[in-house]
Amino acid sequence: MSTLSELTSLQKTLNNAIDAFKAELAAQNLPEPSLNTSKPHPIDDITYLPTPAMYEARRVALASLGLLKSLIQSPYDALAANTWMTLEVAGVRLAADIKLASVLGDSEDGLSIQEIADQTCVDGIKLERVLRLLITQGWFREPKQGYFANNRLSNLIKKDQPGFHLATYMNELFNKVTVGFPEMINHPNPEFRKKNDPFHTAFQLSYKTDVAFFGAGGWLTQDPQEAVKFGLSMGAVGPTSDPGVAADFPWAEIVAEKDAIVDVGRGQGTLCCSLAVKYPQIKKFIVQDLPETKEAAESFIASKGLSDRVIFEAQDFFTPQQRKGKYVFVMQRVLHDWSTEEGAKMLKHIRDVLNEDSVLLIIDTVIQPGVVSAQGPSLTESLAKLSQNAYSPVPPPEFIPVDFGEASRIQHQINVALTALCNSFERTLPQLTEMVELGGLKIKKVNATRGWASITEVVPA
Ligand SMILES: C[S@@+](CC[C@H](N)C(=O)[O-])C[C@H]1O[C@@H](n2cnc3c(N)ncnc32)[C@H](O)[C@@H]1O
Repeated sequence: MSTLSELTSLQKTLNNAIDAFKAELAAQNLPEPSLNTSKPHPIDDITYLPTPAMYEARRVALASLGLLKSLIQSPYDALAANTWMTLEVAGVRLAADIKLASVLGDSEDGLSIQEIADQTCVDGIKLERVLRLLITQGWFREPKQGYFANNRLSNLIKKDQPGFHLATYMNELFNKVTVGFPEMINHPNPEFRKKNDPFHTAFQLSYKTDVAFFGAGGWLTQDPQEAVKFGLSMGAVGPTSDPGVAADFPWAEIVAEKDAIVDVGRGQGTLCCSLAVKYPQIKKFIVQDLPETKEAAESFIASKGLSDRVIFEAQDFFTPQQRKGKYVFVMQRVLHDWSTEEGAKMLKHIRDVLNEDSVLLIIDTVIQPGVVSAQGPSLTESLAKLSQNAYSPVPPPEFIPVDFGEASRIQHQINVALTALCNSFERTLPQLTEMVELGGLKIKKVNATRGWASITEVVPA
């Protein structure tokens, strides 16, 4: 049992984490980040991959900060802040809608609220209230009274950034879906509550529609403009995991002697393109998806100059797999869109072509529990054992939950978002095991990466 109080222990862990984070910045000759400048920091780039020690220090710092906030803040204040949190979400959407970050640009001194009002055509007095709320949550800054400027968060919602689409389209979609979410889970009809299909979700309740969000005849296929906006907003979430997935798995080793990587349900092909750039020795990537995605996938691949190595191929993953041979099959962010039964059907088609020369990799979040122990090694101790070359996560220090609390917030948010939108979900290890076994396969190894994704190696049972 720990001899330190919860508060003292978390404070100590936070200090260790911040010291380790600063040491990693210094080792990379990077300045400390600041919230009082309009300049982005090099670590804000979507392709930036922290060193293993920096990544772990950040996770532990976030987990400690989240818990310390809850320990120190009055619970009544926490409840009140939660109640009106939707206004912060709406405030970020408003800022993106009026292109405020682009209007503020790189100015260090900022623009007066009157200049902002003139350029955005909204009432300055009302907007000032919104901006001061957002500033409390780290968005924008007020360099002098009545003047507002960008900071490293607000830079992400400039019109030309992928984050713009997240703060507009996705923000609005989930703002609406959220309205029907409690009714979905606690529906007056007990039969509705038991449904696991994409037609009984918060999406239908909120949008007053009968169609599913994804899939043939669904919301996105009915309106191609919606599909484009959805894809653009995913561009600010999906690729955040690519650098870790590309770096933290022995791709070159596993692909040696194989004919190609076959990416099943690949979307645009961002992961294969990242892998192709990082591993020139891997000569062939096959990107499989529905035929209607061919044009978008091929133009994305061409824009990266990789058309000679990354090839699009039409394949419905609910039909027999056409590739039989020495392949590394990959399914990233695909199974989390489907029920366990549907996922198992897709897996069976891969199992039917797997042999001793091929392997399947499932790339998805593995949801961890929020259990806390009063015991655990100190971060400093764990970091000292960390390899600089191969990433492996540190165990939780005392009082830090198994899922690292605040640091896993986005994984849990997406888990609930998938539930609300299409009745699918991110899986825990037992849930992943159940689906894999139903598909006639078994898990060989789960590999963590620097990001939300785990790479699970799967072989025939
Ligand atoms: C959530 S996206 C994941 C895309 C990509 N794997 C990634 O990680 O970004 C799901 C993908 O599955 C594809 N898809 C949906 N139904 C499919 C089917 N029946 N056969 C093949 N692909 C399908 C969609 O077109 C989409 O590209």
